[in-house]
Amino acid sequence: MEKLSIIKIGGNIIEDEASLNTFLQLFANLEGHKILVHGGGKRATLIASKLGINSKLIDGRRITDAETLEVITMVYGGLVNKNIVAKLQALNIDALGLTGADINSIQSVKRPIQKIDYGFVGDVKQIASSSIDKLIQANFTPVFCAITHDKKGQLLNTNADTIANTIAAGMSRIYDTSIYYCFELNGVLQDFNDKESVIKHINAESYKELLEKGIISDGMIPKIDNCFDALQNGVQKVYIGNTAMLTKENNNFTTITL
Ligand SMILES: Nc1ncnc2c1ncn2[C@@H]1O[C@H](COP(=O)(O)OP(=O)(O)O)[C@@H](O)[C@H]1O
Ligand SMILES: CC(=O)N[C@@H](CCC(=O)OP(=O)(O)O)C(=O)O
Repeated sequence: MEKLSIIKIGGNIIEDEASLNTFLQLFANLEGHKILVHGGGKRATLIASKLGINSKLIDGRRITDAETLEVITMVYGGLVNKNIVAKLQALNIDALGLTGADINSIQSVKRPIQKIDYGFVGDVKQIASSSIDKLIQANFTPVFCAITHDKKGQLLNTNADTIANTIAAGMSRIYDTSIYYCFELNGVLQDFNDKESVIKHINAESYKELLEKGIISDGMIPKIDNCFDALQNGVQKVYIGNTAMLTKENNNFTTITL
């Protein structure tokens, strides 16, 4: 099987021009087939506030009413995605920006209202792995934003970590697939005040302990849940760390296994 790397970058990297440029250079240098998935939650919150729209997130998930959906469509699908694509083109990577509606790549269903009404938030139902593979085989580099669709004409907001893990799970039938979750820290930390205290390896058992001790919290919980989900669905390797983990010399990051 050929190798495929799925790299996800979060809002803090996108917000910092220097970090973004450094990351994109490392991404461009990465050998083999690759897909980029980006978030941009921070920018969406910023632009929404400029438009007088308050942002509300519960457990890291954005409550997406009709107005917020307009903002995230403009910010993720437009501003952030097209800037990244242009920067990659400048690095001679033939990038193609996509939402889940493009080539019907990621179909989702609007999250049913249970205790909370998340509004226009989509839970991924299926990905079009063979269509995505056609792009890869044609030497295009897909760049996905955090937008999906329901195939009935409705765009939906989907967390970017979830997009990365579902694309990876779908593609793992065709490729030996790894996911790299890049964020601003060196990895999952044992002590949040010590940026060097990277936990090198987490499995299902040690994760339980880390949760109980409160060492892992906030956005890191759904991120690691996503990692286990991906591993259970055929993904070979999952890594969490800063962008330097894309270089061969660096081994200071967290590896997640079942
Ligand atoms: N033990 C931990 N190690 C590292 N980060 C942690 C830990 N526990 C909680 N976090 C939080 O998780 C956040 C990463 O999750 P998230 O904000 O969803 O990332 P992203 O920027 O990729 O969207 C970190 O910024 C940090 O505040
Ligand atoms: C449903 C939901 O919460 N969607 C996310 C999508 C963006 C995202 O995931 O961005 P980061 O990776 O930068 O956090 C949001 O709107 O914030």
